[in-house]
Amino acid sequence: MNKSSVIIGYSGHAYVIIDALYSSDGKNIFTSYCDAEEKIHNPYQLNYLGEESKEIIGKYNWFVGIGNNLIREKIISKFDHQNLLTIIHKTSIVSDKAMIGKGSFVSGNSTINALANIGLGCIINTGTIIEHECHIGDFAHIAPGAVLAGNVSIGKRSFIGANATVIQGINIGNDVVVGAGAVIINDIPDKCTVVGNPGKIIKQTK
Ligand SMILES: CC(=O)SCCNC(=O)CCNC(=O)[C@H](O)C(C)(C)COP(=O)(O)OP(=O)(O)OC[C@H]1O[C@@H](n2cnc3c(N)ncnc32)[C@H](O)[C@@H]1OP(=O)(O)O
Repeated sequence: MNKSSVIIGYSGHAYVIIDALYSSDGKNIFTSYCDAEEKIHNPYQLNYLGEESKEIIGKYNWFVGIGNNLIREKIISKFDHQNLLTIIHKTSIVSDKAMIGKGSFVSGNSTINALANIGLGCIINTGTIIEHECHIGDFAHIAPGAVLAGNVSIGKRSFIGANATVIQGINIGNDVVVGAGAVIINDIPDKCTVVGNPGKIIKQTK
């Protein structure tokens, strides 16, 4: 890696990403951060560069460390992706036949099995299981401990809550929120919130 790296957003989710690379390489590849304001709390001793801009993105390898799917999408979509990193924690198991999109983060102890396809700017959080041939849409977030069985499809910007389970072959639409611990046994249309076991839709926005 010949350029130094900047992380955009510098709070809880970014700490996990920075930490992932500390544990892989024994050193921190991020030297700087961008955020709306300089942070008083600076646990990784990074330099503050101001808000993200085309000029900064041109000079650094970059990664967006923001958990909110809409904000992450907005920032990643604004810039050229040539120097956008993909970060995979060394304790995760990723099939050689899986595809991981640029700007995506695979956290520790996750498994991504054969022919799974992870889109642009996704979060595959700690200890998740993404089974064979799953398709994860751009800017989706699979929260810690969630399990997606084989051939599940998750739409863009959807959020699958901690410890949720989606059974094989299910299609989940765009902008869906699946509650923590839910068990999804039916397809879910766009823009729904679904909770419980078996998962029931409690909200749908237009
Ligand atoms: C590293 C990290 O931290 S990643 C983040 C991981 N975080 C998570 O996984 C959290 C996921 N979020 C949830 O589960 C939330 O409760 C949500 C998004 C599903 C619902 O949030 P809201 O839209 O604010 O709904 P609200 O809290 O008003 O609850 C609505 C109803 O659903 C119920 N409900 C909410 N969440 C759940 C859930 N996970 N399981 C079962 N029932 C639930 C509530 O009890 C309430 O029921 P009632 O109407 O009978 O009183």
